[in-house]
Amino acid sequence: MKISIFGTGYVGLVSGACLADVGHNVLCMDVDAQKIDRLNQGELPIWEPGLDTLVARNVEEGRLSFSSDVEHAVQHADIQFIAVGTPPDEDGSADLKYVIAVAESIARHMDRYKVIINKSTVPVGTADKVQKAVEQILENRNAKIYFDIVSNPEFLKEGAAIADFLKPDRIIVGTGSPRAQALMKELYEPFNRNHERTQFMDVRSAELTKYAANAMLATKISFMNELANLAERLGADIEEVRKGISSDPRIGFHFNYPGCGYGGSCFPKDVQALERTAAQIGYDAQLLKAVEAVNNRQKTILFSKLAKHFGDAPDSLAGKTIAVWGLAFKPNTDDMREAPSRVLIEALWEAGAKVQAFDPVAMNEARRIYGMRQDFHLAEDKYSALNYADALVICTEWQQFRAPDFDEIATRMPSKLIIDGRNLFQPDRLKTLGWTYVSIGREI
Ligand SMILES: NC(=O)c1ccc[n+]([C@@H]2O[C@H](COP(=O)([O-])OP(=O)(O)OC[C@H]3O[C@@H](n4cnc5c(N)ncnc54)[C@H](O)[C@@H]3O)[C@@H](O)[C@H]2O)c1
Ligand SMILES: O=c1ccn([C@@H]2O[C@H](COP(=O)(O)OP(=O)(O)O[C@H]3O[C@H](CO)[C@@H](O)[C@H](O)[C@H]3O)[C@@H](O)[C@H]2O)c(=O)[nH]1
Repeated sequence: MKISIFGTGYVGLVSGACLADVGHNVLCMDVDAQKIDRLNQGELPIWEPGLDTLVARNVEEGRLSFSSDVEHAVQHADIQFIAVGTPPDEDGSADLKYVIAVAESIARHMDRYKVIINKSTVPVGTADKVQKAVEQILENRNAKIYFDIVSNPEFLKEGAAIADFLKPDRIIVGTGSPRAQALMKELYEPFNRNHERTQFMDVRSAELTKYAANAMLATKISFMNELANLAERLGADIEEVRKGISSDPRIGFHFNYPGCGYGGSCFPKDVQALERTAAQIGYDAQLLKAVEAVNNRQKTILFSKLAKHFGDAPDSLAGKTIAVWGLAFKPNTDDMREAPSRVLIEALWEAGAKVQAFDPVAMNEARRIYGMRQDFHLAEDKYSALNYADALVICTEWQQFRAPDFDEIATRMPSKLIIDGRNLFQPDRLKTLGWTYVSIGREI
């Protein structure tokens, strides 16, 4: 099938490459001409495991192409995906201007039936807005062309995006049109060989399903972080508690890790947007507000623990050098959007401390965000980040941080102080080795 995808970011590029890989003919379009030029030269704008080879193979075999020409993208296919960003507006609700802009572009250039599929995360009611925007332009053009709007939210995770797309837990399709339903069934047929994963529903339920999933996952994390903060005040160990509750299959072992707060481009903005949707219809979404508030507080916890160690006076961290391991919001990505590391680093600078950081892949991203600064050094490797540091803070649980050489750390950082935002080590073992080890929810 021929497919056009508007927006060649995480979702657009991964979806495009995976849909091409099963045999569809995909054109990825983006208004960012530089991004398209880079892609046409074989360079990827994002770091995602396996994506480079997947893109290269499908480009070479002629199933995947890139363009910044809107008209060409509209003409290319009857199946038109919208996969542009929906960032928070000033009041936290999802800003739909990019989604509507794509819908209008499609309406301006379409000359035959189109199914317009919204893959961006959008509030309930967006499909109606897209429908109206397209109708308005067609009316102005005096064109009578039939089209369908479908909601098909995306559930991939960064760092595991290809596996998530190729083997999805479910494919949610919201439509009231039998014609669109038949096209969507055919489009996703290759992903349903093992068992049927597609769930058809009405458009509004599909739109809400995406927010419900992210809000539920964010709630689990904030709940565990709340419990962790309680555990450390009560002399309990949250890791024991986590395993204790997770063995109940109704609770489960997944996504129960306490830490230094959730980040990324999805949870923070989606919890906030759902809360705004509720407010707009006069409903006070108390649980969502609490999930967000707990997370915002959790993101400051590493700084608080560090400041507490150094005596809590306003200038206690001034002149100190702090090593930071992990800048990305989670492992296997270079994405630093809403990363807990940023809250820590910015607070350290505010307090007059210097930061020496290392991340296996997010160094360029950190350079892009913060530029060159006297108080920010990006180290060659994890051990060099420790030289002359007063403490090490771990923000991201990259594999290579899980079993470090503690002797090497101690040689470079005689203070022997680790603040661990991801509970990577056994507190008893580190204590025996003479370390001051502060982690989440299990102070001993
Ligand atoms: N990143 C994820 O892991 C993820 C997962 C599931 C859902 N989502 C949702 O998917 C949507 C896209 O997220 P993303 O992370 O891929 O965003 P992104 O910022 O990585 O990419 C968006 C792209 O859209 C392009 N764009 C903007 N206006 C355009 C237009 N008029 N025509 C064509 N291209 C245009 C931008 O230039 C950019 O390249 C968001 O709603 C997000 O919440 C993201
Ligand atoms: O037990 C856990 C699990 C995750 N996190 C944190 O939660 C954040 C988000 O992690 P994850 O969900 O793995 O990453 P995303 O790529 O943001 O993916 C989420 O957001 C996407 C965009 O909407 C959805 O498509 C995915 O299904 C959803 O998992 C990260 O900061 C993690 O460190 C924890 O603190 N504890």
